[in-house]
Amino acid sequence: MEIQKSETPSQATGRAAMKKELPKHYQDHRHVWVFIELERGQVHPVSLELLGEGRKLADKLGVQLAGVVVGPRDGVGTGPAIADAFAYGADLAYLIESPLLVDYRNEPFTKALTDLVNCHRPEILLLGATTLGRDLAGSVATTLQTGLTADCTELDVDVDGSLAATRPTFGGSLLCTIYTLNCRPQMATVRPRVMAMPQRVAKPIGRVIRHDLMMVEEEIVTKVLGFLSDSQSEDANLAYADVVVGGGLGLGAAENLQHVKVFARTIGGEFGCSRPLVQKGWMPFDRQIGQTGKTIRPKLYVAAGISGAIQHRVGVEGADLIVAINTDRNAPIFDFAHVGVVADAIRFLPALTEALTRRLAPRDHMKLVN
Ligand SMILES: Cc1cc2nc3c(=O)[nH]c(=O)nc-3n(C[C@H](O)[C@H](O)[C@H](O)COP(=O)(O)OP(=O)(O)OC[C@H]3O[C@@H](n4cnc5c(N)ncnc54)[C@H](O)[C@@H]3O)c2cc1C
Repeated sequence: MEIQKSETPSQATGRAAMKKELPKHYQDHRHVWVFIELERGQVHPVSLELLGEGRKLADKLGVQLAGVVVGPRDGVGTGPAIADAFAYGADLAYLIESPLLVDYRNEPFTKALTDLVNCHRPEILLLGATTLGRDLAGSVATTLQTGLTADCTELDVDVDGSLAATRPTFGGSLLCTIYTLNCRPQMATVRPRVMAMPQRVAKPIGRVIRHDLMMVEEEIVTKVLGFLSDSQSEDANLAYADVVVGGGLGLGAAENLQHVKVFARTIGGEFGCSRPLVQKGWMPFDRQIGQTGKTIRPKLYVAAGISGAIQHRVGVEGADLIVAINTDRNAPIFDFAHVGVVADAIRFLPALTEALTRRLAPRDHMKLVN
């Protein structure tokens, strides 16, 4: 695997420009694959986002896009997953169904995916950088002894058809483009919401290729004893929220976060924060927005007391409308916010909440974002 400083993939210089010829036994690898992740029977939206990116790569390479669906034999979720794969641009789907694949376990999922790769030889394999995807991608890459670029923010193909996988490095202060030069498939993971959701295809059609899982339960060390849902927890669905209000260090004290939470509730949104608030223990990690937290793409993001450091910016710049409230008119957040309010957020947020509460019935909050 070779690393170079970020530049346009077609202008590769340095080590990437000196690529060796791909070993002969990898030269017949073709097509782009996306692993379709099922989360308790539901397709994870990141898989659909990846189908959009996979479609672009496949079109540039002039090859086919395939969705890979792995799940239990009784078909819970696998049928809709295949339908979604075609609806979001796949030309074909590979399907492995087995009772051993009811719950996610590393060994049978790795076996399923590596067997498919060894049989059908894709050149690119994309997975979501979810908890499941990170676990699976790492073990598939090491089993196949190929390169994996994690948490990519951009995917492209360069002039000779290699995958140019770009991701932040050195704490987000630099972007680097990583090539997998001498192995196949070229693997990459992408976090939810980093890529845009593609449009559905008008008349989806495709071919399904079935395989068996060549494994028996006795070969699997991991046993699932039960499943404890975290639905009782305060888990935020920040990544897919339409409206998000973020609080930063400018709020000054943990109790002032109440202004962020109440304002978010008033406008029908979720709340999140910058990293220092998590480090101080003012908010849980699942509320952190940014490079090492969640990437969000809401219709409206309100940032209160957040300076707009690059590590925060990369997690929010996909928002349609960014409103920043900051006392410092030179704060970096005003460089990319669409609306800037130079004000004390501790006083401004409660005043705005009160004004909106007076003017809006609760059910009318969508007027703000439509
Ligand atoms: C490897 C690495 C990963 C990181 N990952 C993340 C990440 O995922 N997410 C993240 O957010 N950060 C991340 N960071 C940290 C990041 O670099 C910044 O330090 C952080 O985003 C700053 O948080 P902040 O804006 O809340 O605080 P500050 O930078 O301290 O900014 C506070 C802002 O509040 C303003 N302010 C002060 N008082 C008020 C007031 N009363 N009303 C309104 N405004 C006020 C100030 O003018 C200032 O602009 C990461 C850093 C590293 C090195």
